[in-house]
Amino acid sequence: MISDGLLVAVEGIDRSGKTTLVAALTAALTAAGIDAVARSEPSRGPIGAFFRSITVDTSLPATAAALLSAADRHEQQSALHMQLTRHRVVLSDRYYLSGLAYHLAEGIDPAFYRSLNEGIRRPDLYLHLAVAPAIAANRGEPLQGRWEQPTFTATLPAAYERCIALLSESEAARFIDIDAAQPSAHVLGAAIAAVEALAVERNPTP
Ligand SMILES: Nc1ncnc2c1ncn2[C@@H]1O[C@H](COP(=O)(O)OP(=O)(O)O)[C@@H](O)[C@H]1O
Ligand SMILES: Cc1cn([C@H]2C[C@H](O)[C@@H](COP(=O)(O)OP(=O)(O)O)O2)c(=O)[nH]c1=O
Repeated sequence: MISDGLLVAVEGIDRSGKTTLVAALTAALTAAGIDAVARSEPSRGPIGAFFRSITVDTSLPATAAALLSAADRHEQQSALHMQLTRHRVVLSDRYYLSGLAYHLAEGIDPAFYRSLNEGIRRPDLYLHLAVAPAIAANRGEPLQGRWEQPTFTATLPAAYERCIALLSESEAARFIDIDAAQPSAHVLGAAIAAVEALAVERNPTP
């Protein structure tokens, strides 16, 4: 009997393919008989909507941005817990790792950001879509906004690596790096394998 679903965080830089993967993975897991549902951050709630509205504002102090993103995550915890109660797998298009990495890249101390995130549900699995910023930038329209300037995005891969190392030491979650420069079908295949392995492990057939 499963009382709590599995939380899978899909993380990576802008245009690494997170939204594409979350949609395809939700459909593929559902087709395989695994009840899956999607969510995203920044959320569509009041704080998430406000946070999204300031993503063009480069004058907002880094500390204020970090506080807002953590507040959005806290505000959404009850909705997330409800999804985890009702579904076997919840797929989050960005979660705590993205916050840690983006705000670290803006100079926020990871220990400070971690303290802001005390009490949030930790993911069971992180899928990190790793792709060079130069490849991601060529997908679609030119990037705009606070977190999409080339000088900033160039620093993100190292920030993600550092945050993955930090969280791997302190959290029980599993981290899977997926080469997101590969075609979408390859990315999806790797993600399905990782989630199915976790689902089987947590709920072995008697
Ligand atoms: N593996 C991939 N290879 C090439 N293009 C991709 C891949 N995954 C997604 N895309 C395309 O890149 C763009 C950004 O994808 P998206 O899923 O919105 O990224 P994100 O949610 O990480 O910002 C979209 O046009 C999408 O079709
Ligand atoms: C979740 C999160 C996102 N971000 C940033 C990364 C993105 O550049 C930006 C918007 O997220 P994004 O995934 O691009 O959302 P959408 O496509 O719906 O606009 O928010 C943070 O800075 N901190 C966070 O904690």
